[in-house]
Amino acid sequence: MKAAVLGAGSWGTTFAQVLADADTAVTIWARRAEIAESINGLHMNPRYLPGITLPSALAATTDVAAALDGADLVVLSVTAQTLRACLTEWTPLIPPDALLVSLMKGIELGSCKRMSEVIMETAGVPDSRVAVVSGPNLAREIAERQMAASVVACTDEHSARMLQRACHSGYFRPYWNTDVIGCELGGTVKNIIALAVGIAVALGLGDNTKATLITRGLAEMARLGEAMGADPRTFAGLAGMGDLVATCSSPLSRNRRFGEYLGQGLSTAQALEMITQTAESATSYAPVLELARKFGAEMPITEVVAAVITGRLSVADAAAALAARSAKPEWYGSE
Ligand SMILES: NC(=O)c1ccc[n+]([C@@H]2O[C@H](COP(=O)([O-])OP(=O)(O)OC[C@H]3O[C@@H](n4cnc5c(N)ncnc54)[C@H](O)[C@@H]3O)[C@@H](O)[C@H]2O)c1
Ligand SMILES: O=P(O)(O)OC[C@H](O)CO
Repeated sequence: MKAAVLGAGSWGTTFAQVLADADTAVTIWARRAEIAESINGLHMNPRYLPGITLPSALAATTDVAAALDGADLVVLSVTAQTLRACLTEWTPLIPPDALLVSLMKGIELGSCKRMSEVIMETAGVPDSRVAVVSGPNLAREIAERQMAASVVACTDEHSARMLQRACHSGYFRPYWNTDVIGCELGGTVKNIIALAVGIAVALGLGDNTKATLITRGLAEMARLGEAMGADPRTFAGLAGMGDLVATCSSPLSRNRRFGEYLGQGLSTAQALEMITQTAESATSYAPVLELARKFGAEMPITEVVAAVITGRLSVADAAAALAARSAKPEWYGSE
């Protein structure tokens, strides 16, 4: 089994380490020469994972054709909004039977497509050749080889199991399922809810508020997911509740930190500048709301997050806007 990981950011580098530790031969493609040189020479990626020593078996290159040569697994770890352009360039170099794996947790602006849909459309491959990895996987903790679990999903069980074997290491335990839609929506919506929790943290609100946002955030995620055809059980699992809890609880989360900066009074542009890494909620809130409208799913927390990001609602008024909604029964439906 040979893997190419395309994208040497926090998660791409960490997942490449997981694959190498699971005895899968892996080459990582980095956009910047200094990152490839550092991984090859020092076994480090100080830009994204300072202080972490990567496996010596992990090879890096800036030559995407070299990385893709003979790859059985092509792991895509750029950002949701750059995937289509990158993959358009890379597609002619991808081996014909390779399994394409998305690590990304976002929805494409404009098309409202999930990452697996963008991959199928751009690379011209069937769903049996596209898998996703999603779960409570804060890169830094996994890079430190702290025990974690995740879900690898593909509509084709054989492909899901193959990917599971390729990334099962001593500290990383992947489960498989066939619910690609549920896993992708879980990974995307939890970022938006983590942003809301970040705002609450910055405002000094306590655990009741956080628990309310997490629980009602789960309801939003499940409501949209079920309307789009996901398996409801996914949202009670690692790619749903698991990732939501990890991201909303952790100061390591870029999406939660994004919310904290907004809560401290920074503008959206200033907050993104402070993060210096990808916070997918900053863009994915818009296509998620479009999907919510299309599929008739009520997503009040996402609506409030969108209003804050676009400057239509102040953070000071955000909690009140949620609390003032008309009283409802506690159920996942849109009644
Ligand atoms: N970091 C985590 O803990 C984590 C965990 C699970 C999933 N994810 C998801 O993985 C995806 C990648 O996140 P990350 O944490 O690695 O982000 P990051 O900001 O650390 O790295 C982003 C990577 O994308 C590359 N990139 C950006 N624009 C590009 C372009 N135009 N062409 C080529 N490459 C480009 C960058 O060079 C970098 O390698 C995101 O969708 C994120 O939500 C992240
Ligand atoms: O740092 P974040 O907010 O992008 O979250 C990272 C992972 O998705 C957590 O599972």
